[in-house]
Amino acid sequence: MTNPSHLESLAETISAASKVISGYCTLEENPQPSLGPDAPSVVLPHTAPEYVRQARQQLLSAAKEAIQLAAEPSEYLPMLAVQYQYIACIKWLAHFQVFAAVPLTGAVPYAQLASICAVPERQLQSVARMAITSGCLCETQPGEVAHNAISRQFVTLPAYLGWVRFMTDFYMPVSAQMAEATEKWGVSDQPNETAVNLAMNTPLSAFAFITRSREFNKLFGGYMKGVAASEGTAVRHLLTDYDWAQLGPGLVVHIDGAPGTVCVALAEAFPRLRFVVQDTAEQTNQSRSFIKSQPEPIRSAIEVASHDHYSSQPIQNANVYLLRMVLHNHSDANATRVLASLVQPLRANPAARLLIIDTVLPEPGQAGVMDDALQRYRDLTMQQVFNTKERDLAEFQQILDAAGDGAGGLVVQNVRRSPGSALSVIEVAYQTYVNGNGVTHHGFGY
Ligand SMILES: C[S@@+](CC[C@H](N)C(=O)[O-])C[C@H]1O[C@@H](n2cnc3c(N)ncnc32)[C@H](O)[C@@H]1O
Repeated sequence: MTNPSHLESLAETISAASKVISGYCTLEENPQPSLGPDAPSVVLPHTAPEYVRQARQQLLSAAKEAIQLAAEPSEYLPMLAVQYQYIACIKWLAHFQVFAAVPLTGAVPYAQLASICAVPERQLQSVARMAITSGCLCETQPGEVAHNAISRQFVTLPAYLGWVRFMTDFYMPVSAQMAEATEKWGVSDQPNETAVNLAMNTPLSAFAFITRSREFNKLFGGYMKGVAASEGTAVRHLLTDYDWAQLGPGLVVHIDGAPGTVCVALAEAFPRLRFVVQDTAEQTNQSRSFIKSQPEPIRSAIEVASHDHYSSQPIQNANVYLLRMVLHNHSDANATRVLASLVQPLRANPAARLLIIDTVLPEPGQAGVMDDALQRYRDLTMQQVFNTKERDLAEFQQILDAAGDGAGGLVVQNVRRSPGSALSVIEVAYQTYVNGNGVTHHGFGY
């Protein structure tokens, strides 16, 4: 018997993973995945066993790769065109408030929907039918459009509409200037020599530009809320990606931790822990009000303090220092300065840990294509917007090495990422050099 082709192996993965997912849904009496009007809002709950969530990741990647293998090379560009049209359609539907006008249950004829939204009926039909091929909206019968779980979230989670606008009005024009930015500045780590400067015609860094623009500042707020609500960056992954319970009544310092949602989630799950949220003076004012609005005992478990992350760490006795989605905002030189500020407390207490929670880029070919693409789009976004990057494990180790103090260094102890999470938890400790030799780096497969 001949070995199965790669396409057949992918099909087998798809079949096996689908059986795991469907079997789990049947066993738990959850609805099967669907794009219809009664589709479940969650395909797999986060309480599903890891092997089931892993099967979902395998299915996503195998299905994407199988499509790539089955398509003709000459279909590559038309298939790319489909992708940008999807984004244009979602923008159009959001712009004319079509999502809000479709009833949350039941269907509405195109003619009626067009009249409510004051848009041409034929155009609405074209746009909606294109969006339906992306999985967003559905037709319960020809000519009658209804929400499904994907489109309904634009109504129930308005932050996603902010994300759509930020994607179309900021990220898309910025990414279109990537080649021109490289042409103009080549290798640069300056925050004001990016595609943002060309696309938005500004001399400011993206951060300063967004902060000073009323429109983009508002959109950015919605975008960040949407990101926090999305599966890949949901805070709940952090609850299971580290053994918090073993800290007992430990102290956790979340550096650059505004607004404080991460510490609130941890405090709810691990009531014995105590927290300090550190951020800039400006951000800590907002964080204080947010923490004050929490019920007891959460608010008494969390302190808020202003602290510049380049200065020496004032809290020397924490069990855990958290840096979540911070280092990717910084060049290697500045990320090293942030890490160096933590060497002293980590050295003083060898049991203390630094947890870096960020994207860890996989080695090429190590992750499934879907997962790989989702990680790499983040890397490109950081380059285009901030002249920074997401890092692979070797690049993390380089900045950790550079932050060492001569007597020892920061060493990766463990890397963990639960299925569906975009962020890995890199556990780091201080290790003293032995006989003047460098510290040993563990070889973590990823
Ligand atoms: C991407 S957010 C971090 C997200 C947060 N860690 C989380 O897990 O949701 C970056 C944060 O860094 C803060 N920040 C920027 N520069 C800083 C500095 N020099 N010192 C302390 N915080 C700073 C910002 O105010 C912002 O809250």
